[in-house]
Amino acid sequence: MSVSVLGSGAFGSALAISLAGQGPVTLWARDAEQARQMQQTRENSGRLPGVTLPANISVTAEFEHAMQAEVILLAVPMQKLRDALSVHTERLSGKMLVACCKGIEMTSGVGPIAVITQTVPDAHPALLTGPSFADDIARGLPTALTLACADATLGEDLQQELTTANLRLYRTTDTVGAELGGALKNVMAIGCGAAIGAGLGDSARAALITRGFAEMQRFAALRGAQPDTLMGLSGLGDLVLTCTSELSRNYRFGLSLGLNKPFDSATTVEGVATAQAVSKIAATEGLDMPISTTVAKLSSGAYSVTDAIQALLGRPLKEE
Ligand SMILES: NC(=O)C1=CN([C@@H]2O[C@H](COP(=O)(O)OP(=O)(O)OC[C@H]3O[C@@H](n4cnc5c(N)ncnc54)[C@H](OP(=O)(O)O)[C@@H]3O)[C@@H](O)[C@H]2O)C=CC1
Ligand SMILES: O=C(CO)COP(=O)(O)O
Repeated sequence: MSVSVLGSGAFGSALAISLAGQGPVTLWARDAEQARQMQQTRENSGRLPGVTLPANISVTAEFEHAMQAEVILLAVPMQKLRDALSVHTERLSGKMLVACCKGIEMTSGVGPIAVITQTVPDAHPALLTGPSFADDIARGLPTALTLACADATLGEDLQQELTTANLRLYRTTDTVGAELGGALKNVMAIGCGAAIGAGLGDSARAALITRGFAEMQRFAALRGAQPDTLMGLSGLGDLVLTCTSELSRNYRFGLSLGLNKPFDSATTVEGVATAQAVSKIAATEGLDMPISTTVAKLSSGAYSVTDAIQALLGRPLKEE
């Protein structure tokens, strides 16, 4: 199957590089000048500096060119996915659309699969998620990801097609669990970064990861996910990676909150909007999500780090 990647940011470029080992890939950028520069210099200097784009990646801003492929990877931020798809609904119709974003849409409370289904009703949606930094993938380091597709047969085909020399894909039909693992771990990573930034120590981080994981499982169960999915790469795997590495933008954003230092607002930090979405859903559903709610308040400026610590430690004692 031929593959195009929509979105030429860090992750889209990294996936294109890995997939280029299997055959030609089209990488679509919405900005014509950026596409021209990448095509000419063979580098994404803004988001993936120092990594060469293989010769069989064609970078283009012409949407029609990208639509020649059968499989389209959607590597745009979660909060931009609906807009990105809406302008091309007709052209995307009938395609295999693989969401590569992690998050819950703030305005609707749904994940990427529902956004695809609502904007391109006759597309075949799937999700690629799991622990992976763009930089690692682009440099050819080994990575294991989850390919989630409700259609088991299509999921197997996509697993075969998108596995590369350094990307080992596992598959699941539980798209709900897979997308929630990837979305919620970003919220916990902000909390962990804030804890480390504020000097609360590694024990506090371990508590946040563990109790954060309990929240992730609770939320996923409410939405009908299979418990096992959260134990896999898309849940626990990505939670561990993102809460412990300064390569994570969510973690670094949290660090900046803890250190009370500014953070570049142009950086994609998916956990901020997702924390707002989760905290709203939790309130509506009466679900106990204290870490997510605290991260939502901390990242919006409603809470200081001291407020956040008090909010979490001052809760009534309970069974684990
Ligand atoms: N980076 C990573 O290590 C990983 C990222 N992901 C996920 O991948 C998704 C994308 O992240 P990442 O690539 O890192 O983000 P970046 O900020 O590096 O890139 C985002 C890309 O999306 C494009 N874009 C934004 N809005 C639109 C739109 N409306 N239409 C078309 N294109 C648009 C941007 O274009 P422009 O430059 O013109 O603004 C840019 O090319 C996120 O959900 C993230 O969680 C998943 C795993 C790893
Ligand atoms: O999703 C990721 C790792 O799996 C990337 O994390 P960040 O978006 O926090 O950089």
